This record gives sequence, C-alpha cells and structure tokens, in this order.
Amino acid sequence: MTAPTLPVAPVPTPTPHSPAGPLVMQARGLIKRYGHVTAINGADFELRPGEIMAVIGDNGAGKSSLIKALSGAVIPDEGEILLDGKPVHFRTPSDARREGIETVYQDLAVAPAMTIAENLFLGRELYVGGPLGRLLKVIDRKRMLTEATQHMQGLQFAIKSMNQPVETLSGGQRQGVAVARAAAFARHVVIMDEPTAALGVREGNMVLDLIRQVRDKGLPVILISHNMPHVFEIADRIHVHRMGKRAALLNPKKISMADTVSVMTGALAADDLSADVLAH
Ligand SMILES: Nc1ncnc2c1ncn2[C@@H]1O[C@H](COP(=O)(O)OP(=O)(O)OP(=O)(O)O)[C@@H](O)[C@H]1O
Repeated sequence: MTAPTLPVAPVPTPTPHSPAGPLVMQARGLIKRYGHVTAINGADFELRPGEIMAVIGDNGAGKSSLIKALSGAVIPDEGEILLDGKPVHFRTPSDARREGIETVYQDLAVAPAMTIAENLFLGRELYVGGPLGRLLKVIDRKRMLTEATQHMQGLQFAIKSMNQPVETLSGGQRQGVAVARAAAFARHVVIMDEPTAALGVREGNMVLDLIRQVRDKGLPVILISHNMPHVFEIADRIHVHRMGKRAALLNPKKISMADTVSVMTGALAADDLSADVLAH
C-alpha cells in the first residue's frame, strides 16, 4: 500500500453550488437519546456539492449532537445517514474519516511543538520509499515539506515557512493549519465546529477566506457557528436547528439576520416565512 499523501489537486471536481445538485450527504429522521434527554429528535440534514451549509441554533438545540452523528462521534439510535446516496453506518470518527469526512473541532487539534508541515501530516506521515525506508519507517521530511507548501499555496494561505513550529503562529493561523489539514485529507465533506469562535476580527476573516477556498476547490463545508455576521457572509444555505431537529432551511441572500434569529429562538415558525426566504 502506498503512503497517504496530501492531495494537492483536490479529489472532488469543483461543482458550483446548484439547487438541482445531487446530495453529498443526507440524514433522515435521526434520533439520539441520552436517558430522558432527546438530543436529536428526528433531524433531517442535507448537503450539496460545493456548498457551505451553516448550522445554527440556540444553546442546547442539538447542533453538536447532529454533527457528532454525521462525523461518527455519536451513533444515532434511529434514522439513516447517506453519503452520495448510499447508506453509511459510522461507529467511530475513524469510520467517517475513511469515508472522506474530516472534522475540525473547536479545541484546536494541532500539535504546538511540531512544524506546520508535520501538523499537516500528523498521523499520516510520509515515509522514504524503498524497502529500507519502509522497514525503518524513515520519515520523508523533504516530500512532506514540498507537499505541505504546495497545499498551502493552493489554498492561498500565506505562511513564511512550513518549518515553523505551530506554537509560533497566531490563533488564526493555527486554526488555518487545522482547516488546511482537514481540507487536505477530506474527499467528501469538511465539518467545522465554531472555527472562528476564539479569534479576533482580522484572524476570523482570514479563516473565513480559507473556508471559501476549501469550498471553491469543490469540498462542501458544514459550518457550525454562533457568529451570525460570519454565517451571513459565508453560507450558501442556513440549516436552523431547534429542539433537536431542523426547523428551517434558509437562504441568507433573502432573509434578514433578525428574522433568522427569530426562527432560531422559535419566535417565528418556518410556516410564517414567505417562500422566497426558504432555501431550496
Ligand atoms: N453525552 C450526553 N449525555 C447527556 N446529555 C447530552 C449529551 N450530549 C448532549 N446532551 C444533551 O442534549 C441536548 C443537546 O446538546 P448539544 O450539545 O447537541 O446542543 P448544542 O446545540 O450543540 O448546544 P451548544 O450550542 O450549547 O453547544 C442538551 O440538552 C444536552 O444537555
């Protein structure tokens, strides 16, 4: 078996977000109970190629539980998840990763003392070819550095040296490394849980740019965020989660931020909205 390598040219063909597009990922009627608490209560979800789908909802609405089910961290009690139209049954996050679903968690999964290049290949190191290299597991630093540089350039992520330890980077740059790593290995979907939460304005914008680059390379993105201006700036569609299920699918180009918050809090029901603000 050949060692995994950063897919410098992204695997999916860039597909513009199109209303008629097929679904990359879909969930139907998901349910997850913890004793008396029903964290996911018949949730539906869908994601098309090349789109950024924001998932928003009040605290405790069940966003994390939904995302955990989609990324294999939680096994739903009922319902089904489909990838490219085919049912999948994730038992662990590794199962989801094997299917090309990468998740960037809020608590940065980067190794501070390691370089950017090493972080990009963390757990998927490249080894020097040939029987001896493979036998002794000699890490191919040169190839990792070249491929990491190409990948970062492909995402237009400006970093002076890939040999810098991640601890020398700013918070936004670190988050950028985590996003770039997910984008490098995802073949289907990148899931991001509050990627801009801990960042200042400039750094947050930098990460938003990077997320757009990931989308524009053809990878659909699921973005959980409480930051409404960020959601409105970047999302193609908004999934509003409320009381464990999807309350509405909204078009950020048509609906106001105030009405979106009202749907989120339950002050407005999806049925009260005019059809043109709903996403299709
Ligand atoms: N492992 C668990 N055990 C028991 N209850 C849980 C567990 N995980 C989630 N819950 C409950 O399920 C409900 C939904 O939680 P979840 O974390 O999915 O919501 P959320 O929308 O992501 O919230 P937040 O925005 O605050 O992170 C909450 O009532 C929560 O307490």
